[in-house]
Amino acid sequence: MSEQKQDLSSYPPFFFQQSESVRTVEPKDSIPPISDEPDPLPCIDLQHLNPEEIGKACRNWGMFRLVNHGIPIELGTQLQEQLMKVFSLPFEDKQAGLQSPITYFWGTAALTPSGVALREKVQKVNRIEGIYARLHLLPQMTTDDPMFISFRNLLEEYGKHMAELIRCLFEALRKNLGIDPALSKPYLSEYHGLFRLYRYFPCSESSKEEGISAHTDSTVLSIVNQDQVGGLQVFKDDRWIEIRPIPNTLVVNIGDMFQAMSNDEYKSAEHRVLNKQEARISICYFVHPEDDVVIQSTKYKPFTYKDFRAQVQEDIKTIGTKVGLQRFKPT
Ligand SMILES: O=C(O)CCC(=O)C(=O)O
Ligand SMILES: [Fe+2]
Repeated sequence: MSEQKQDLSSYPPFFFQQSESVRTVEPKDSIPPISDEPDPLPCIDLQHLNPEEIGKACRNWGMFRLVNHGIPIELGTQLQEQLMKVFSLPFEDKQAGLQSPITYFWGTAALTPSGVALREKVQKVNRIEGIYARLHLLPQMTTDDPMFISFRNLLEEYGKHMAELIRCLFEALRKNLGIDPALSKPYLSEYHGLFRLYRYFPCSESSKEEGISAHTDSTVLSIVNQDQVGGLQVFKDDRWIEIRPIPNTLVVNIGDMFQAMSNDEYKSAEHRVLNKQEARISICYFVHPEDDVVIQSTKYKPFTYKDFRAQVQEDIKTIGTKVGLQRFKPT
C-alpha cells in the first residue's frame, strides 16, 4: 500500500475499512486524462474583463481560470495553511471542535446541500473530509480555541472577497445574456454564499480513486481555490482534462442554476477530483439563487432552487445519484 503513513490518526477511521475495489473509478471514467498539453482551460483576466471571451468560455467549457482576481496572495496562503492545521487535528477533535455554524463532515459520495454525506443507497464513500460554513453565519461561531478563531477570521475575510468577486462575475455574465437587472439580487443570493473546504486523502495514483465523483454543481457559480497537488478534472469532448494547479489563479465554474438562467447557452461543467499521492486541500465557494425565486428559462419548466434541491435529495435517496436539470425539462 503506497498511502502516506503520516498523521493517519487525523483521518476518519472508515477510510481504512473500505475495500480497494469499491473505490476505483468506473469504465466510463477511465479515459486517460491528457495532462502534458499546454493548459487548455480558457483564462480570464478580471482586470481586463472581455465580455466575448468570458461568454465563449462559459458556452464551450462552463469553466475558466481566473487571474488578476484581486484576492490578496498572502490571505489565500494563510487560509490554506490554517486549514491544513485544522485538518491535521485528530479526527475526534475535529468532530468535537467543529460544530454549527462551521461543521465537519467526511465522505462525499452524495452530499446534502449542507455538505453532509448521505449514506443511504450509496455504496461508495469517497475518501475526503470537509468543512462546511455559510458565510453570513461565521460571526456566530463561538470558540476559545485560538486555532479555530484564527481559522474563522481568515475565512471570514476571504469570504468577503469571494462575495464581491462572484457578484462582479455574475454581473458581467448577466449583461452578456441580457438577463433583467432586477433579477440580479434574487438570482445570486448573498445569503446563500457558502464554503466547502476539503482535504483529500493521499493514495496511490494508479488506483484512480475519486475524492469527488463526476458531477455538476447545483449552484449559480462556484469558485475553487486549489493547492498545488492537482486532481481536479473537467469532462470535455469525451475525455477528462486536468485542471492543473497554477499559483494565484482560481477556477470558476458555471452551475446548473446558471445553465437554466442562460437557457442552456452556458453549460454547467461536469467535473471530478481524483485523489493524489499527497493530501490535497481546496477552498470552494458556492452561491445559489434565493430559495423561492422562480428561475425563468425557455428550456425548463418554471422551478425554484428549493424545488431543485428537494428533487436532488429525493433522487439521491431513491436512485443513489443526482439527475439534475433533466428532471425539469418540459414533457
Ligand atoms: O475540490 C475541488 O477542487 C472541487 C470540489 C467540487 O467540485 C465540489 O465541491 O463541488
Ligand atoms: Fe463541484
